[in-house]
Amino acid sequence: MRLHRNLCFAVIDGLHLIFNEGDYADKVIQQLLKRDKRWGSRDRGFIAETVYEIVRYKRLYSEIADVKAPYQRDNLWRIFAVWATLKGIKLPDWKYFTDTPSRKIKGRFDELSKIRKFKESIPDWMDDLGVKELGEAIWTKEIAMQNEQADVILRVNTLKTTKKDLQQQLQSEEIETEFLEGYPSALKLTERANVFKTEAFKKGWFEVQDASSQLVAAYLEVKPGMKVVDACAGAGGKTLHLASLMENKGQIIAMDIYESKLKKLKVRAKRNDVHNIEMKVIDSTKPIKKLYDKADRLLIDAPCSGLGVLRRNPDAKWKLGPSFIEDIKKTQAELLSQYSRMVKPGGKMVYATCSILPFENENQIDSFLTSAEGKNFKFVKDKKILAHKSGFDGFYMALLERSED
Ligand SMILES: C[S@@+](CC[C@H](N)C(=O)[O-])C[C@H]1O[C@@H](n2cnc3c(N)ncnc32)[C@H](O)[C@@H]1O
Repeated sequence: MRLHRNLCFAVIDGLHLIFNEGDYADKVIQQLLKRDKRWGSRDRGFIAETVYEIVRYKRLYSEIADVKAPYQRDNLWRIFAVWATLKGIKLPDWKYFTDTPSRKIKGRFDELSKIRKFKESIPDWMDDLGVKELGEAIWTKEIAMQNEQADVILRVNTLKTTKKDLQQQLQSEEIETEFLEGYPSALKLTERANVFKTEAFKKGWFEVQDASSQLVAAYLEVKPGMKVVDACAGAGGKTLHLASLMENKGQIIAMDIYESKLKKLKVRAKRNDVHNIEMKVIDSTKPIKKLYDKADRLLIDAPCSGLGVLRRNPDAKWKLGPSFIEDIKKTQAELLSQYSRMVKPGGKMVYATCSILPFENENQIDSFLTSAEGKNFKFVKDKKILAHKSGFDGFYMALLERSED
């Protein structure tokens, strides 16, 4: 591979924004890719994949390059040189690469690769927490998997088309996909491609959604005509799936504390031809109280550490911290105790996270069921998905049923 100067500059600018300014990697990459209209798909792929890979291995590469935050531009180039050397890319004779110690880099890599927190490039606290929660053997496999590039999975919008027709339409746009056994609405891309440019996407025939995430809406056992509350709807990945499963019939109330996210859902719902969603911002306890005892079904897709989806958000490794984890634990418990009151007698709810840590998952459910608010609920079933076993995102979902009064 030959390195192109303007693409490498884009990578360095991106790393500066992510590492020094704390910007989100996905947003930074989106912006970088707009920089030069002449860039083709290979150029764009180089920028996105290189930035993501260096973010993923920030700790390992910084350690090898012997540089520390905040990163001066020269130091970002040193990290880049480590990345390129380990990839076996010949470094051009640019001033940034003079005196790059290639042999020393490889030696340091071999040494550090013996220590998990360097090899997988994670903060000490996260490594300690993973071992404590999951045990050494499982954590080692799971965190290694979280450094792999994730597949692109689509969820067919069954309100508009079928999986077979979507597959054919994408094929006519030169995108090959395959079915996934056990995931009735999923298509996996055999090779990465920009699916958002396709006609099929513009027509609302699919959404991009990981296979594990696609199991959540189905877990809620919704039926057409029901009143369903999606209490942490965000931009509505699962809301849209619920609408498909309900065949656009009944009522879905999509709630979130951020209006900006619900606005994105509105755009997506229009493209998907979904008509049964009402959006409500949670700006006080009022909208929740109004729904007490009213919902046939409730989804709490709770805010969480996101440790099951680090493959998609590698910068979360550096944004998360122990105090955030403590806070999120409290929020999850509060959401369970307050929002569960929206379920009507005989109704059901699903609590889900994209975390693999028991204290955000089964332990939350156990404490809820033994609390005053949870005593009316019985545990029906749960599902824990580990990325290294499934090949898809790490997830948790639990189905609970409120007893008839
Ligand atoms: C895991 S994300 C939801 C993802 C979304 N359900 C989807 O499928 O695309 C969690 C959401 O909870 C929202 N949230 C955080 N605190 C909340 C609260 N107290 N009440 C309701 N939603 C909250 C966040 O804004 C975020 O959108």
